Amino acid sequence: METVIELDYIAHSFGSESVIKAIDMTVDKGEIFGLLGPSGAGKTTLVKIIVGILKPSEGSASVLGTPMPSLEKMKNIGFMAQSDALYSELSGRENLDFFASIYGLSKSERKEKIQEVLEVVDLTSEIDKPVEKFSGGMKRRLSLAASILHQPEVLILDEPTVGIDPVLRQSIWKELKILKEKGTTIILTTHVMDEADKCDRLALIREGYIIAQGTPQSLKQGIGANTIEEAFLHYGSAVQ
Ligand SMILES: Nc1ncnc2c1ncn2[C@@H]1O[C@H](COP(=O)(O)OP(=O)(O)OP(=O)(O)O)[C@@H](O)[C@H]1O
Repeated sequence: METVIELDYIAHSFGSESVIKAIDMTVDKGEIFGLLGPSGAGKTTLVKIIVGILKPSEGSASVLGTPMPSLEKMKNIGFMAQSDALYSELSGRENLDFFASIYGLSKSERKEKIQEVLEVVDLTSEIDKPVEKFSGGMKRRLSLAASILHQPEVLILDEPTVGIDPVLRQSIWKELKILKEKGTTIILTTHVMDEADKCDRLALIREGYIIAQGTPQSLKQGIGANTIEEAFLHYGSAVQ
């Protein structure tokens, strides 16, 4: 199995607040890897370190064999941040065209790729409206579309389905599985327990630590839990 993401004893502090503590994990090619944890556990900080936006105080992160941060490797990574980085006065299509041009897609490639990603996120009919008129869920869908425009080898999604209705959530999961089959490696953060069950592997994160990691099945089976929520509570109480 080819390792695509490697975190080697990462720690990070903001001033005197230590928010990531000795995180050691790897993600293999084509895996959907979930970071599950309550608000403030450190998930966003961790994904920012993986993407290369934040340099860890200790330890090292590498993506596709290159130590991060690396401007070169950022081209192979798609990142959907928690707050949507969109231009509100531009239309949805203009936003995508802008991001596609940054990724270096030619005019004809842009047109084709934009149509393809819009179908994935089901935004085709509203795409020419200015983004300021979009609902929260529509903005999330547009951000997701922007993050996959350049067919990245690694896709990192921070709370991708927040504000998205269950039907669309299902279709987004279907697309993530298709991307996975094509070899894309995906890391996503979530609070949603039933979403965690859909990941190939999970790291349960609390107060900056990985309290347990493994397949959803093994995390549950190991302690006789029926749900990931039960497993989370169990592993969480073990470290108290
Ligand atoms: N730029 C920053 N400066 C100072 N503290 C920060 C900064 N960013 C995050 N923190 C703190 O780090 C801790 C972890 O935050 P982080 O956003 O990584 O958690 P999270 O698990 O992603 O939470 P959520 O699910 O609510 O997004 C929190 O206590 C937060 O207040």
